[in-house]
Amino acid sequence: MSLNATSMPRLARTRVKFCGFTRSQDVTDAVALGADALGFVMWPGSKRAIDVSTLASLATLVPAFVTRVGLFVNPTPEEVQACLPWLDLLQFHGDESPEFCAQFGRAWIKALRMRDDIDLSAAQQDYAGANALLLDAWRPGVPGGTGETFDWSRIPDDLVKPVILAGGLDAEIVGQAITAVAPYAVDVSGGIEVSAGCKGVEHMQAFMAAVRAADHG
Ligand SMILES: O=C(O)c1ccccc1N[C@@H]1O[C@H](COP(=O)(O)O)[C@@H](O)[C@H]1O
Repeated sequence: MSLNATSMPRLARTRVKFCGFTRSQDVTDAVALGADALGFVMWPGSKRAIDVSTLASLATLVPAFVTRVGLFVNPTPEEVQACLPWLDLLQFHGDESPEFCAQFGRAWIKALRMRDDIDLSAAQQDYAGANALLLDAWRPGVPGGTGETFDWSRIPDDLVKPVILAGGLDAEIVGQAITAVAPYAVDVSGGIEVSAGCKGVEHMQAFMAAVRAADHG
């Protein structure tokens, strides 16, 4: 159980980020279903990658109070700056330093992949300027979006940063994850897809229902 659950007042509800949008209809469906944040993968190596002009067009479909998140893996500053007009929050999923992440004057979160030797207590000090830490599964050579889970009991009790739990979540297991970890938010990509980059409205609906059921359970 992370300190999220014990140091903060009990959350009224677990926030939900859906990630990896490439199609307008999926964005509109996700907003209608009540997603708190929508992620856009700006890393060209991803099967869900979009370019800046697609980002601009999808971002205009996102209304106020829904967070538009840009996902980057070891970008250049110029690559991030080109996307800033359409983003509310930056998600860094590579080996970016805290100084790199903080330079854009925009809220940001740092993804940490759960390698066996990771020290999350030290990492949260290193990334003290982050607005949250996103915890994802580790697979060598792959920066994320693997569809794999990790052992949630490895999340230590002394984390004070809000935790966004990611990695292989879907409607079947997200309830167990929320019960086990009590994260600030959950993040999912592959678990709501019908094919790479294409979300399924029924998958998204089932995921939201499972989160709400866990919140009320
Ligand atoms: O989605 C991707 O292609 C991706 C590429 C590189 C880094 C991260 C990526 N996605 C993020 O990975 C986690 C877990 O995804 P999944 O649910 O296991 O498919 C999530 O934060 C995605 O935003």
